[in-house]
Amino acid sequence: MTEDALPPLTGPVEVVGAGLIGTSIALVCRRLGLDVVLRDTSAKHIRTATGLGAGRAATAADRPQLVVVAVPPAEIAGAVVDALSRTDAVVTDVGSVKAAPLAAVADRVRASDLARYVGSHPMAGSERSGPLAASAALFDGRPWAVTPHAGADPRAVGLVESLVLECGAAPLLMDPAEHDRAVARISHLPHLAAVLVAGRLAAAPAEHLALSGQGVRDVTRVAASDPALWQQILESNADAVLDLLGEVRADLDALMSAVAAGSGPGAGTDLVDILARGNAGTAAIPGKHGGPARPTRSVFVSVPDHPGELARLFGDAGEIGVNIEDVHIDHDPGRPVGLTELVVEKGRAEHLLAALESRGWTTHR
Ligand SMILES: NC(=O)c1ccc[n+]([C@@H]2O[C@H](COP(=O)([O-])OP(=O)(O)OC[C@H]3O[C@@H](n4cnc5c(N)ncnc54)[C@H](O)[C@@H]3O)[C@@H](O)[C@H]2O)c1
Ligand SMILES: O=C(O)C(=O)C[C@]1(C(=O)O)C=C[C@@H](O)C=C1
Repeated sequence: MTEDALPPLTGPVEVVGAGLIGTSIALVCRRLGLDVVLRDTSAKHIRTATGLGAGRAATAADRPQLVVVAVPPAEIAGAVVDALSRTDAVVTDVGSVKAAPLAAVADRVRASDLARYVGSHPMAGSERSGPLAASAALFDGRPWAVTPHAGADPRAVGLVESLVLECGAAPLLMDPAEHDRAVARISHLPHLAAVLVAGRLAAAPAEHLALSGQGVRDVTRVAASDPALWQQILESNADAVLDLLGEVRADLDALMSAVAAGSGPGAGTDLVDILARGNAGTAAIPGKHGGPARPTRSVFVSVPDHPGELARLFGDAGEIGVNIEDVHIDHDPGRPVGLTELVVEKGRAEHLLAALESRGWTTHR
């Protein structure tokens, strides 16, 4: 279906699971002016989400156009079956794994009801959980897999694509099993790599940890995620994850041999090869909006530790006309300044440095 021909999202939208993802979707739908109704086993999460303006508590009289199931993976099949039997709405879920819940739902509903179910998965999130971590901007420019089964009604698929587009994301139609193999590589393995590295820090001496810079923070951020959620994700995609872990085990053996061989006479170039393969892997990740990755460069600026200084820096970068792709802030222990790293398009970095310096900022090359 072309974008113009997609069924419009008119609401009401029912969100089951008012946590990080569900409340973020609800906030987008409220911003569109749609009626949003919320269900959650936690009354506290409903109260918090309604307080954030994400919608109102659902009642038995509501007749949703679309139900979005955003509960933990082990609860998805049950919540989808419940939504298909309670309503005549199109039902999607946002779970991180697609084949297992689809098989469980298909076992429990008639084919005519199954036609209204189309799984999906936004490739955006956070290491934080619950409605307070939600944001209507969460999905901007992100890929969002839509994984219809063979019997899905094309209009149901179209409505889910409309939701994705309204959330500012890019729909990618995929077979559920292929999706699961893909996320094992681009989400589940990276998560486990972060967990293993972060696990080495848990009992590390304080004087080692005091040296922590941006590298270790970049590599370990997602390891702060909810273990119960990730246990369920990994269990429902175990085969694909195990295949990749086996490959990584072989890579680790090769890496250990290469490090042990050193760079002395007779040593191979294995270590450089392994490091260069990492370069090739990072270069292969597409840029924002699915385009090719554009080379970026970091510009470091000292920002005085006073209210409003960061806003002034961002304002200046905006007036200079340079888009900030990413930002990291590091506090210099014992000094009243923060070191701010602005990640910008490589070709714009020198211009930004010079223009910031002329406005009185202290930069570091
Ligand atoms: N966290 C991420 O980065 C991310 C990204 C994309 C997709 N997902 C997927 O989205 C889903 C939700 O994840 P989240 O991070 O928003 O979790 P979350 O813990 O923030 O929210 C889950 C919500 O579901 C509620 N809930 C639990 N069981 C329920 C049930 N049976 N009925 C109704 N409500 C129930 C919880 O009370 C909670 O409010 C998961 O399936 C996850 O795999 C997560
Ligand atoms: O950015 C993050 O915090 C995430 O981990 C998000 C992330 C991912 O791996 O990209 C994690 C799991 C979800 O299924 C989808 C997205």
